[in-house]
Amino acid sequence: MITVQNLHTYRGLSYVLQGVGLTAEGASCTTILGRNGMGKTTLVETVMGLLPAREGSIDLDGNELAGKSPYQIARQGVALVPQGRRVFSSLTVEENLTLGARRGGSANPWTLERVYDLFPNLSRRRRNRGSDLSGGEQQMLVIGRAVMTNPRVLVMDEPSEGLAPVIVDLVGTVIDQLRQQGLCVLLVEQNYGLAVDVADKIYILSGGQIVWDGTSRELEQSPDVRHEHLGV
Ligand SMILES: Nc1ncnc2c1ncn2[C@@H]1O[C@H](COP(=O)(O)OP(=O)(O)OP(=O)(O)O)[C@@H](O)[C@H]1O
Repeated sequence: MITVQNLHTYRGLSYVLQGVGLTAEGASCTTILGRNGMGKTTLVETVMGLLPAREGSIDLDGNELAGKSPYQIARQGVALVPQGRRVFSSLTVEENLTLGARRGGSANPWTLERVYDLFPNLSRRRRNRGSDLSGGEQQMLVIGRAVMTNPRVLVMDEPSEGLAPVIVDLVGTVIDQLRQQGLCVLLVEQNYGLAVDVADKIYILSGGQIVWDGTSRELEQSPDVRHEHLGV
C-alpha cells in the first residue's frame, strides 16, 4: 500500500536518512524501531511532506507523495499522530475531534460515535478542554483526531513517549483495533515492548539506514540484533 524507496533526507547540513526503504500494507501494523537520534522523526516528517526528500520515492497506491505538500499528502489519506501529544488545549475534546474531520473514501467512515466507542473516556469528557485531560487521554484524543480524517495510512510518531506502562498497553490495544478495522498503521517507536506486541513487520532504523527487518517473533529470537541496534 505504501512503499518507500531509497529515501535520502537532510536536516540542514546533517545527512540523516541515507537510502531508507520499506513497505507497509493495509490492515497491518508496520513498526520502525530505533534508538534516539537514529532518524525516526526525520522519516516521519519526510513521509508527511514536512521535510523535503533529496532523493527517493514514497508511493501510496500508485501515487507519488515525495515532493508534495503536507496538505496534499493529508488529502491523499495519510494522517499523523505527532510526537508530543499536540492537542488544541483551549478547545474541547469534541472540537478537537471535529476540527479536521473528513469523510474520505471509506465505506465505513470514522465518526464521532465510532471514536467515542473506541475511547469511552473521551466520550465522558467530550465537553472538557484539551488541557484538562491526562497525558493518556490526550494521546487518545490525538489518535481520535487523526482517524476522524478517515485516513488510509496512520503514521504514529512515538505514541508511547512519556506514558505510564498501563497507558502504553492501552495504546497497543488501540493500534490492534485500528488494524483490525482495516487501517494501515506505520508506527515509529523506541519502545521495544510495544513494538513487538503490535507489529506485523518490524524495521530497525540505525544511523539513517534500515539495518534489519523481520517479524516480531524473529526479532524476539535475535538477541544479537536487539543488543547491537536497540541496546535491549
Ligand atoms: N534541526 C536539526 N539540524 C541538524 N540536525 C538535526 C536537527 N534535528 C535533528 N538533527 C539530527 O538528526 C538526527 C536524527 O534526528 P531524529 O529526530 O530524526 O531522530 P529520532 O530517531 O526521531 O530521535 P528521537 O527519538 O530523539 O526523536 C539526529 O542525529 C539529530 O542530532
